[in-house]
Amino acid sequence: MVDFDYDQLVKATESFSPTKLIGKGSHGMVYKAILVNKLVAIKKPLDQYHAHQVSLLKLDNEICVLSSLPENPHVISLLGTSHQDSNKNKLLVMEFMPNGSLHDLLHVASTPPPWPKRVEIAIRVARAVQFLHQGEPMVIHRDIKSANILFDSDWNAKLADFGLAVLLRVDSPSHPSQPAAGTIGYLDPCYTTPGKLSTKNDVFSFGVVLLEIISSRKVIDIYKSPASIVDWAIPLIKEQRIEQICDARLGLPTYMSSTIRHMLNVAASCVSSDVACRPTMMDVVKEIENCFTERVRLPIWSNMLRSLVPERMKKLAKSLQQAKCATEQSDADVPTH
Ligand SMILES: Nc1ncnc2c1ncn2[C@@H]1O[C@H](COP(=O)(O)OP(=O)(O)OP(=O)(O)O)[C@@H](O)[C@H]1O
Repeated sequence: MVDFDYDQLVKATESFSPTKLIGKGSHGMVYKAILVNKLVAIKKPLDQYHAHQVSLLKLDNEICVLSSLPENPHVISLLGTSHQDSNKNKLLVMEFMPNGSLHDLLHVASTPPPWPKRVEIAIRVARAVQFLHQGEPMVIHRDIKSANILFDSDWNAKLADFGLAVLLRVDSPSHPSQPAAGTIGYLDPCYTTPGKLSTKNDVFSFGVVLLEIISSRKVIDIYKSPASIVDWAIPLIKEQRIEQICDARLGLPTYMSSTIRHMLNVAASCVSSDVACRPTMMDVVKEIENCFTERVRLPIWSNMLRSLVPERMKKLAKSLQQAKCATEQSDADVPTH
């Protein structure tokens, strides 16, 4: 991780010019810049006095968590900071993600992402969360949501925004005391006090993202009843009314129906109101990976072969059978010595 000179970063963003601004969150402004011939994103805390203190804490926390993590292909890379020792002028430099967020892909883009891409995104995000939960120190992200899943230049999804994340060290005697936090719609309703913090809070949020990926429905839609995606989807999943949950712009092709059914069952277990019944992220990764490889790739080939060349397949099978009989016959005709 590089300790950049603050003035170098100011210059690279043209003094935080609005033309370089690529995103604004509740606690930070993100700017595009070129550093050492590479496109990067630079996060700056908000300037307003009251917001500044909280923004600085979040940025500090994000730097602390990201710098404690080894590189992972599914997690945004921290490239450096400026002036680690002083709160003044603190900035975070990270890899630039040019293709926006999953939130925009699902709710803003005019072309809906195809089913295999959605499954791939779900697998990548699940792997990212599994990586956080299995590390030492362990990380609980606490803000898993579609707006925090960003796409790199090859459209690979990566988990970003570690401002709320909590580091848990095995040898640490005290339990974190931060108040419960997250984003409404994704926040685990069982996470009400600091003592209820657990990896299962992230599992719940991941389940909400999974429902969002499959339905493209907003997680809270006040114009619909029920407004919450969880309250809307769970009864439909229980009744196995899968088509009604799927993004209507894509429908439910036969080759995906088993995979999507399986993913919805995984989502339902992730958002279970009984925390103990929720799977671990390791289980989630396994479940989604298995249903994708077994139920998508293989049937695609066998279905295609069956539907495209049924007659030829029958003829081929018949001629193979005839050839086998002929061989057996000629083998029988050959005298044995
Ligand atoms: N590395 C990046 N590359 C490109 N755009 C980014 C990058 N990081 C963040 N952004 C964009 O900048 C915006 C604000 O970033 P971010 O969500 O991290 O800020 P925040 O204030 O911490 O967020 P929140 O409102 O969730 O607390 C986001 O909408 C995101 O799309």
